[in-house]
Amino acid sequence: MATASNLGFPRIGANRELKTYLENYWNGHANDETFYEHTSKLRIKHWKLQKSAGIQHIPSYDAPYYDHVLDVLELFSLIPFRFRHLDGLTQYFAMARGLSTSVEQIPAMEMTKWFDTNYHHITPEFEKDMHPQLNHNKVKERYLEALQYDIQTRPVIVGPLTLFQLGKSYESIDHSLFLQQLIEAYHELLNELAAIHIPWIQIDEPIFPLNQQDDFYDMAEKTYTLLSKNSPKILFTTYFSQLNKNALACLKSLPCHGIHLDCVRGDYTPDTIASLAKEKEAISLGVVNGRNIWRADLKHILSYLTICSEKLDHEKLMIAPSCSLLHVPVDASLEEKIDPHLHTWLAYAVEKLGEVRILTKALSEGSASVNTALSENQHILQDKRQHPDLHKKELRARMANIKKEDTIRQTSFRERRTLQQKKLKLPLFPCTTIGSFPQTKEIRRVRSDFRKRKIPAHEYEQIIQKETTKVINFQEDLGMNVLVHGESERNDMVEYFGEQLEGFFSTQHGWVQSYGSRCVKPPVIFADIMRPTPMTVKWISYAQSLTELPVKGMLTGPTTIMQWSFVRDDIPRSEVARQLALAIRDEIYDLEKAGISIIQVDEPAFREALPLQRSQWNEYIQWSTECFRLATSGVADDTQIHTHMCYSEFNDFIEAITKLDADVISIESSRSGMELLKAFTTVAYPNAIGPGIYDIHSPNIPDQEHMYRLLKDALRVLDKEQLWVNPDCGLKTRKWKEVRPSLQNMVAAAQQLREEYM
Ligand code: MET
Ligand SMILES: [Zn+2]
Repeated sequence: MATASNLGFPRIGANRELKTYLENYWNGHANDETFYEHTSKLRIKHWKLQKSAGIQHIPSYDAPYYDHVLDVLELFSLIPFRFRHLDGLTQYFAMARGLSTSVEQIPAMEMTKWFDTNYHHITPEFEKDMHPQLNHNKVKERYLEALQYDIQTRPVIVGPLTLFQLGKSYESIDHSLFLQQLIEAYHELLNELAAIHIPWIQIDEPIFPLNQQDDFYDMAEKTYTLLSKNSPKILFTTYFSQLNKNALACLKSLPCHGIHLDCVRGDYTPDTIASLAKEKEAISLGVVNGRNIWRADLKHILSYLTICSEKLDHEKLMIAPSCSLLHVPVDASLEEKIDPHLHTWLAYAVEKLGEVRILTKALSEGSASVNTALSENQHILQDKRQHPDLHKKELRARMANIKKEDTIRQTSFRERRTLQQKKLKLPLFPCTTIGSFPQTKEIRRVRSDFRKRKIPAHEYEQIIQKETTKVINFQEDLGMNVLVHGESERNDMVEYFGEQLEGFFSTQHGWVQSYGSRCVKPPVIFADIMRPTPMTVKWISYAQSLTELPVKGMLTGPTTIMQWSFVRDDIPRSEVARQLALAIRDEIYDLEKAGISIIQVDEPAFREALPLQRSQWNEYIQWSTECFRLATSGVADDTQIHTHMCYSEFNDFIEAITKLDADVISIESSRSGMELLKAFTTVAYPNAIGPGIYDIHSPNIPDQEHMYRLLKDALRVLDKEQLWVNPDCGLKTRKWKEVRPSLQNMVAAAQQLREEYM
């Protein structure tokens, strides 16, 4: 018999219950007791649901209040000094979100993206006087909680190798001693779990495939030799990447009872699987994609699993999603507004577990036992393959016809600069912003009322025009040089375009946790992408009609739209990005025709979309930069193309950014104290650049002197003709009362500099 297993369930709840519980607690509408009671109910509901779906290895300790890395930090007493005087939930949430009371202000811990997902984990901070040791054993508590309901679970915990590598230390610590203590703390945990006869534990080590040095493998070997003594059986779990030969060899001899492989991202022959399984009690095959929302091809997977099972004792087989289901929404059956046809294509967490169950049953009892399910699945996939919108002839012909010269601007940056300057007549150190202005409650309400058809279109347009006028006048009064319209018509920079392009649909329940209580609902790209009508021209032209100064046309770039959507799985991502690039190219053409001379194509996710494995970097950089240029190279020489990037560190990425050949880039850098500039001491960035000098993630108002200093720092590595003056990112999350003085100071800093350099 094979075993149906799961690696992690979406903790947020189908109706974002966790979000409600958290926010009620934070707002003081619920006390500790109520919070514990509600979150416990949610966990139990999810365990029961998995049990009734036929899952035999059900995860526990996979539902943190805020983040699973934070839970492990708490578990092993890895509490940074600034939080140590606190306790309980106050301490836990202070670490996640900072603490601000009348007596103290404690900054939150940093957040980092969990590998290449859009989930953010708390970055561990290691300090000199930290001694990893087992704190209150919550893993045991959760296990026993589930057991009360007669549900046998498999606790899951981030492993020591991964935890250690994700950590940062701001002071010098004895790394090997620290690691030693950390491993001993894990060992103590495992001993306690063994003492109450927990059969299996899942230890997640997603870092494992990414480390390819011999000494890392030695360390893994030593670590797991200790951990496996007097422990529940360990399922060593890797995901998100293909394991190479050396990694596989290491796993083969690693002292653990089972291995989980991501068979969606990794390609393993049945012989490889069989040989890996030889010394193990279990081999868990992650065959159902835990990163997308599409139904799996069950027949195809089953034929792979059947060959595998013939080569090994099939009692050893566990069938699972490729990774935790944290990265997909909960239940597709709740969707009521999706075209019934497209609806059948969807598999969220609940449906994915259904697929795991069917595959397991087929292996254990023969495929005849699941005949109906298999043929239904085949039917759906066939229908999906034949959908007419998947392949739009006109678009495909256009794609086949893309020429190299379509992806290169006609003249060099130097020549373009002269022509653009002649047209735009910008002063030295031009001041601009990134696009959005504060989105007040009223603006959000107007948009939502318009969506719900509570107000008619002409009224809605009037209100947006009024807001745009306010934003334009405001910038003129301040003395900004290149204006923006403020983006008040946009709820989100990707959704806005997704709603207007063919080939997309949006969901009602497709929520995925981004961090803590924050969730996102990515649009879905299911078919070929076309732009039926201009998407932004009306608003931008209106803004431009109000002023003599140039107003930027604001668009989101192909890589970012793709990265922040759920993407169809029948063609390569690079093709999807190319289709988006053509749609944006057409939009740019229309903006240009309407007299807009500066167009900004935002690519905040450009760095984030970089594959985990270095070996795939070049290919990615090649197509993603080409898509950007395909979108932006159709313009006249004197049309100025801007781009914007944020949310990542770009220091080792300047070469790729150079390939975009944007005339101007604005880029986040003030948070890191302009660390970005270090990169320019080795790589000379040729085009114009505005390193952000106003940290818009903070409510603080930067003063003129501070920003002037940052600009002076920038001038040490940049020419004066290259330097633009702008904030780090859009201002939509800020308040007018913060934005007004901050931008005033910013303009004053630029003016101070001009006087000095003219
Ligand atoms: C996350 S990047 C945001 C760019 C967008 N133009 C804005 O200003 O909001
Ligand atoms: Zn940004």
